[in-house]
Amino acid sequence: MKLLVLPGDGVGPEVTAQALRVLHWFAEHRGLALEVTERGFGLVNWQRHGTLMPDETWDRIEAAEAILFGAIGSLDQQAVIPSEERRKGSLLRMRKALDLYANIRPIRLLDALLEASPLKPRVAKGADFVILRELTAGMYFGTPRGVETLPDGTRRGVNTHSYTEGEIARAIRFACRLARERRGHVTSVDKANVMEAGALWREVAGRVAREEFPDVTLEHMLADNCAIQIARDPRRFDVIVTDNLFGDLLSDAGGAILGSLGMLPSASVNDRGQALYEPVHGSAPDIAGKGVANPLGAILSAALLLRWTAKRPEDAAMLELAVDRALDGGTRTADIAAPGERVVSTSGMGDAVLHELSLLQREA
Ligand SMILES: NC(=O)C1=CN([C@@H]2O[C@H](COP(=O)(O)OP(=O)(O)OC[C@H]3O[C@@H](n4cnc5c(N)ncnc54)[C@H](O)[C@@H]3O)[C@@H](O)[C@H]2O)C=CC1
Ligand SMILES: CC(C)CC(=O)C(=O)O
Ligand SMILES: [Mg+2]
Repeated sequence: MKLLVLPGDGVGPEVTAQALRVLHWFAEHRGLALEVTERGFGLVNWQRHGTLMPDETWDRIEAAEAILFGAIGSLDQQAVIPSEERRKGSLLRMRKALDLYANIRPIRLLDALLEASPLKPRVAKGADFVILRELTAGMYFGTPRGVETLPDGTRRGVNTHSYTEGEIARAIRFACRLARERRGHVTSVDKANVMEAGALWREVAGRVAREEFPDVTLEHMLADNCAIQIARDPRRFDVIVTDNLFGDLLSDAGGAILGSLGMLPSASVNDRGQALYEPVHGSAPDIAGKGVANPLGAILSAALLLRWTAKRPEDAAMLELAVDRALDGGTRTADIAAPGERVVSTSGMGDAVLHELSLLQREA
């Protein structure tokens, strides 16, 4: 498997380093064919090349089968880099150009982390759902967009929320196929009560599910209510499918259930067999460079890579089990530690997962 690694900014390089160690372990011990190329992304490119996106890197991105991405974003960047340059080197450009429309964000609360969750155990125990976020349309991509100056000299910022029937239908199909492999239940989330694009989303979701997936149960839910239900009763969800903006917000809310955004992995895929794997969190400038970031979102993204791109479901399950066991054994980064628990560094968590992998390999 040819893997392009883009560690990016902030904690991105720290967490991707641990995910890479794990993938190299699978290459060494389980016969994973792995060919890694690493390139800069974000501020590092600006500093080294004077552009956020060298042509050579972009060519590699377009041709990649799988990308392991860290994170992008720094506050300095907003100030010093012209907006045209920022667009060239943005994560949104990559998602759009590769047509990575299906962003899969699994949220599973392990018993070992019940203490880290802000929810009561009787509410959160066993929560296990997936958010399928549409990733290439909606508010982040609609036109017109921009900031214009009005005749009175004040400015107006404009972003447009737009969805075609085709963009909605393919997201719903993806969610229904996912649900078939799980508990067969899809919650389609929109704001059909106030947005025309939301009403269309609801209509198309209903039609596609009814006509093409009669074995899947579909419910509709308004996005504001969904935010409440994720905190009130997360176990009621199996697959949530929603648009780009709501999916961004609701998946961070899902991260809160686990106590930290650092736990959440994601995969973004297109219909041409390309995929981008990244933790859900951003560059976390508040903790970057300290060696304290939780690498499990990145490591669990590597498990998704083993399952979907490498087509090695047994290795993916083995890695997920190694993570469960490391947590069961009490290994904690600061973000998920309860008072009194022993805290390890980013690489310490990587060590614990590798140790569990070695034990599992010996047991096999
Ligand atoms: N996919 C991406 O590359 C994303 C990039 N961003 C960018 O990241 C920058 C920072 O944004 P924020 O709103 O602060 O979001 P963030 O996700 O970077 O951080 C939110 C909170 O979660 C914590 N956190 C995040 N990852 C963690 C980890 N691995 N371990 C422990 N704690 C972790 C941070 O310390 C912070 O308190 C911005 O420039 C934003 O645009 C934000 C989200 C996603
Ligand atoms: C560029 C942003 C939309 C990234 C983000 O917040 C995310 O993907 O969750
Ligand atoms: Mg987000």
